[in-house]
Amino acid sequence: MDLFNPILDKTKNWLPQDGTVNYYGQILGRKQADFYLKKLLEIIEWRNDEAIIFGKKIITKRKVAWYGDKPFEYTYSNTSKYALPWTKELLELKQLAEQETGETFNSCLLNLYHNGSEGMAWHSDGETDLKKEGTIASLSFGAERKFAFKHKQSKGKVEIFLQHGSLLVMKDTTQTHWLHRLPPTKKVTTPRINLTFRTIEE
Ligand SMILES: O=C(O)CCC(=O)C(=O)O
Ligand SMILES: [Fe+2]
Repeated sequence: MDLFNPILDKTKNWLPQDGTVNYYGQILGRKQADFYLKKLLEIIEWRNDEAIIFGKKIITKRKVAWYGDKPFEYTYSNTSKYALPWTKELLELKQLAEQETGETFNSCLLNLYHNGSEGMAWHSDGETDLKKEGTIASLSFGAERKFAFKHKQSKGKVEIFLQHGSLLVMKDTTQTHWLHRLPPTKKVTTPRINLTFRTIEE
């Protein structure tokens, strides 16, 4: 557990306006978090993501995977994917995210950043098949990385360091008014895995 931050307030809203972001800190113990990092690296069907950026097809260095209750088709960065069936470990982590947040999720997008040279550009998770203003629960494993929010109008910024085995929750109007990104960094030389549990509207 996070011995250096024993009184982290899970109800604190990290955004000053127009949305809600809660950081729960390390909800998994070190050994459990190590177990999931290793396991997910092994069992997940990691693929290089394809995206159409300014009309040009690119292959990202970061790897991705998409799992869910059903083979949902999910359009992300202009590419379509079909969700794979849950694995045992993903179901355990989904249950954990559901217990912590009091919400339910039917799908999960996973990202594997091999080192600090890989990140994710400014975006919001407002795809049309995602439940509007639905909660997104984000679990992180491996290297601690900075996660940043930028308000779409005011350009105001908020930064949070996401620790190994931690949970971050984005909810209500966050995706409407804020962008987020994972900035690249030279300081990180080890992998990080991120799982975002989401709700697809049927
Ligand atoms: O890696 C992260 O922490 C965030 C990933 C993300 O924003 C996304 O998959 O939409
Ligand atoms: Fe995102």
